[in-house]
Amino acid sequence: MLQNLRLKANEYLLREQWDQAIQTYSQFISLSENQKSLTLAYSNRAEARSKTRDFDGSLKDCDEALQIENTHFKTLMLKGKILLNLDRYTSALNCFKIANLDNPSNQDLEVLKGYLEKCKKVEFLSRSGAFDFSTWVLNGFKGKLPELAEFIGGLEIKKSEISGRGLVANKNIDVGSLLLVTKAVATERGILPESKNEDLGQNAQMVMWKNFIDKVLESSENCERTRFLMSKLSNGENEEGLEVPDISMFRPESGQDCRFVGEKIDIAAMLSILDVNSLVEEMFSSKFTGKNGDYHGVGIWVLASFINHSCNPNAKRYHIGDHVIVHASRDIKEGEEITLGYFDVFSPLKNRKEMAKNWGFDCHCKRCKFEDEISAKNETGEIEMGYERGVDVGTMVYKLEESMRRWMVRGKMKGYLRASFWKVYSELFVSEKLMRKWGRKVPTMEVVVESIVEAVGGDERALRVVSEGMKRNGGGGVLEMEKVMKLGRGVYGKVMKKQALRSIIC
Ligand SMILES: C[S@@+](CC[C@H](N)C(=O)[O-])C[C@H]1O[C@@H](n2cnc3c(N)ncnc32)[C@H](O)[C@@H]1O
Repeated sequence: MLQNLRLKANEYLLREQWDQAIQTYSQFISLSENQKSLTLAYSNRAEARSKTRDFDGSLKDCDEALQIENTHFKTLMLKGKILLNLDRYTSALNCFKIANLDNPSNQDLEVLKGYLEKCKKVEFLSRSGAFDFSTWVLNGFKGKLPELAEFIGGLEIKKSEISGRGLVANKNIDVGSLLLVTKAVATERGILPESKNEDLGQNAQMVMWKNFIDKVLESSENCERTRFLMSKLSNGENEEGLEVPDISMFRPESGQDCRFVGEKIDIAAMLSILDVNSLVEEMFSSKFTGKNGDYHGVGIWVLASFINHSCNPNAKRYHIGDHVIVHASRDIKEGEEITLGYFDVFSPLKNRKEMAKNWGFDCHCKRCKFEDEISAKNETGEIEMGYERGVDVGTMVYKLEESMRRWMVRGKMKGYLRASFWKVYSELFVSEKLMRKWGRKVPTMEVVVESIVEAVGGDERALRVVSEGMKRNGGGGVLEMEKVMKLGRGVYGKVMKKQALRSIIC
């Protein structure tokens, strides 16, 4: 009977009928006492479980098999691959190293060598944050994606002055430095047609959202750690009362510390968490918009979900594959909270308030407070109205600069207001005709961009205006080039060599 069960289970495995294979191996395991056969049965059930994405169950089976035979090659390879997929690089490397002791055949040895190399690489990246996207960038964002691994820079989770908890720098961080790289719990991507038929567009969006929710639920059901970490996220209610978790639990190897066995998923709570924390993917560069303009991706990245919004953000994010990459978009001081722009911060206060409302909150950032105060005390209405009516941009910039002088607006605050009316500044700076008329009466483009970037961080649009201005002036000198490269690091991060950065900017 045991022989029959084993043959049947093996057949299911070969036919990729995973559920039947799991069931039949389970029967076999409950009856057999032969150690060698048990090793194989656990190992095979582990394989079937990994195919159904039940990684916790699969890892438990691997451990059962390894308890009987601690150098079992097939099991060690499977365990290593699962751990690698779960971003537990050091444990994965250990498995592959032990597998190497089992005298593998030549063919197996080749595969094993590949995994050993990959593990060493990602383990180093995860420790050092020394990512290098140069080849990918120089290839025009085509071909193999750059190697990525989870990484956490000099950060802590603390109570935020903005709302609930936030990520805070625990050292000075200079512009372009990587802050974190996190793999998604789940993502869903698709083409959302910008159809005239609104129902069609909304339908496609609903399908995408539903598929996304299913994927998140599946990932959470199959992995205790994911369930545990997801439960730490805000559902938008009573943020001030939320626990402040230690950042170490988000480190790749923290899987072993997770004690969450048996907890069931509360679907309503999960939906609120997704509502508050899901992000729409942003591509690396406008040159790399992901096939076409209708292409959209949504996902959830746990640690990145602790980053609050600010209209004067100091960080930027973009997505490559399933990873989100967050870097400093300007210099950050120790103790400063890391913030992202959830929406376009190059917009006037009124528009930003609407966008924050769509996100479900009233923005509590410094810039909004300042702009609220200044518009309460002064006549900003005329400027805003001019903006909406599309008054001559030269007149608008001149008026705003004159008003800031009268209102005694200084330092970063100037950058805040200039960023609010970026649209008119940029239109003025790119028009040779308008600049001939207004050039002497308004500050230079370099001064304006520098003040904006200092206040709200690097931005691709500002970078473009500066690099085009430089081209118009014959390419600029070494000093100008250095400034543009610094601006570029604020936009893309320190993830590529100079030559690659230059290829995107120029
Ligand atoms: C992705 S979570 C950010 C982390 C959150 N503070 C926490 O404790 O988990 C997004 C939520 O944080 C709050 N939030 C983020 N930025 C904010 C801001 N500038 N002003 C007010 N609330 C903000 C809002 O409740 C928003 O729905």
